[in-house]
Amino acid sequence: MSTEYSYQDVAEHNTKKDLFVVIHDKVYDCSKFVDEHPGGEEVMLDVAGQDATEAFEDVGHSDEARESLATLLVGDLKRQVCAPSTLVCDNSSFVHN
Ligand code: HEM
Repeated sequence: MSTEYSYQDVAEHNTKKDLFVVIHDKVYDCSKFVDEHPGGEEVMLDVAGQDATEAFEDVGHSDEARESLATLLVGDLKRQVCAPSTLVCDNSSFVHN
């Protein structure tokens, strides 16, 4: 079974040396990749510890980029189901009933 991370777990890895991102509900450890990123480290630091799906897809990354992404996979995002009435609900982990 693969490791599951909550969005809060991922959020703790938000520095250059310890950098996790979420892309399409998968968790990636990009700590070692930041320096190699052809798009620069700045954009990676912007999404450190966050959901980077939109940023990643907006750029239109190549298949090669998706392959390097696959090598950085560390686990799945554990989605939290919130009741519709729940006010304290992180958008990124909201699941519609
Ligand atoms: C997290 C995993 C990521 C991986 C594995 C990755 C990988 C790559 C690779 C291999 C390239 C070279 C071009 C290509 O093959 O498409 C690239 C370019 C680029 N990436 Fe990423 N990327 C990641 C995240 C991001 C994020 C979150 C952004 C945010 C905007 C971003 C922005 C860019 C930009 C702007 C370029 C173009 C650089 C240029 O051609 O001057 N990347 N990336």
